[in-house]
Amino acid sequence: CDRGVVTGRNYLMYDLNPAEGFNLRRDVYIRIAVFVKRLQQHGDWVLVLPPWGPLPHWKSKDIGEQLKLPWKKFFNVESLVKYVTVVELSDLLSDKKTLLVNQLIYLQHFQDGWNDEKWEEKYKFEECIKKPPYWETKGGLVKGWFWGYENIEAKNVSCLSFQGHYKKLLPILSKHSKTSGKVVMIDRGEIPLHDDYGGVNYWKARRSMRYSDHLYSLANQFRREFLESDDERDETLLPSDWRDESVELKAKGGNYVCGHLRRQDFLYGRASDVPSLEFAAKQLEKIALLLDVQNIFVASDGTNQEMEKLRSYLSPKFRLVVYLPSFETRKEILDGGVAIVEQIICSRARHFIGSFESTFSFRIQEEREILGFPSNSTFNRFCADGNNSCEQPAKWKKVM
Ligand SMILES: C[C@@H]1O[C@H](OP(=O)(O)OP(=O)(O)OC[C@H]2O[C@@H](n3cnc4c(=O)[nH]c(N)nc43)[C@H](O)[C@@H]2O)[C@@H](O)[C@H](O)[C@@H]1O
Repeated sequence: CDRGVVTGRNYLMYDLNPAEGFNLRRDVYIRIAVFVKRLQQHGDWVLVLPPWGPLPHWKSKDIGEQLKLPWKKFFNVESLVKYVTVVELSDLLSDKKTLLVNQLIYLQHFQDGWNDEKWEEKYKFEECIKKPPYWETKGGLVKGWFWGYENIEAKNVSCLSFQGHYKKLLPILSKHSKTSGKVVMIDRGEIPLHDDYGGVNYWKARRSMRYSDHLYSLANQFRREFLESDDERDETLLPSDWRDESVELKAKGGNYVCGHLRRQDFLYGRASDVPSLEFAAKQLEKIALLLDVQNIFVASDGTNQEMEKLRSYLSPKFRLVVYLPSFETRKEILDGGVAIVEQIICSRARHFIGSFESTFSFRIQEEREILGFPSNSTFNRFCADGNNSCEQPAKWKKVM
């Protein structure tokens, strides 16, 4: 692949608020990918993939530093390219030279916010409301965290108050199309909304986000070994190229149910929507009994002690299965890879129950939509204690 900035092309880099988790970042990728696809009608634009890490939820300390990770660690980059031209940041950085960002736009919400009745799309270059996380160099350029890379500098830094959809940025970006070799960076890329949420482009970009072959093979090996599950039996086979998927796909799923039990910060941030482990066990048992399956797979950011407690609440006729990779595997695939393996396993279960408003659960639900599961096996969530009929997640059906 090309290394360094290639003449004739323009590059769009982006970053997010550092506090955002992995699965919201995947959602922002879709927003940007759909936008760049649109931008390509105005010039030869390439989307630069921001390296992964460090992330607040990646807490393992025994497996080395989790930063500057390329997308190919987790995703199949060749598959992304079938939707929109992308390049890993590490490939854009030529060996010695400094990468110059020609325009750096730091997005911010309008200071006065908005009220529901008068929502309108608008943007305005204005004073920075909070000082952006950059500093000036002696040469009059600007540096920032920039994923830990020392050899990136920017000029023309400005704050843009923004409210609206990504396509609203089109006039600002497309004026660079007149020249080539330009690098533009948008920071706080989580602020603009999807241009085509739930539409055909949304789903194309989403479907292009296949995981790396290695993570699929680890998940498949685990399914075979512990859940008697594989894609042939479960009717969860996808064509190797996402563009060959059909709307008619029908999945049956493995002989297990999966629950995604979000713990940690959800225990206080979303206390009124998180079930106790005892009530979670009840909800899992109920569906396992109904479907006549013994295996209950649980994906969770909870502790091993919490999983043991969960196990103690299950009747002995059910078997709780969790993914506990070896140290070697964890060191290789890191916290991000472990989470993805669990997502793959859940996306192939006969039935799925997610955690309320967790983007980790949403990504599993999307995967199940792509595979063609019946909606009632996918769009479910755990209810908090004392509530047997809480409102269930919206059904975001795939559109092709
Ligand atoms: C309320 C918000 O919720 C958002 O979380 P939410 O959407 O669940 O989902 P994420 O944005 O992905 O952040 C949660 C992170 O926690 C880990 N995690 C969560 N569930 C599991 C699991 O089942 N297995 C494994 N292995 N890891 C898990 C994983 O690193 C994941 O990316 C947060 O990103 C925001 O910071 C904020 O806290």
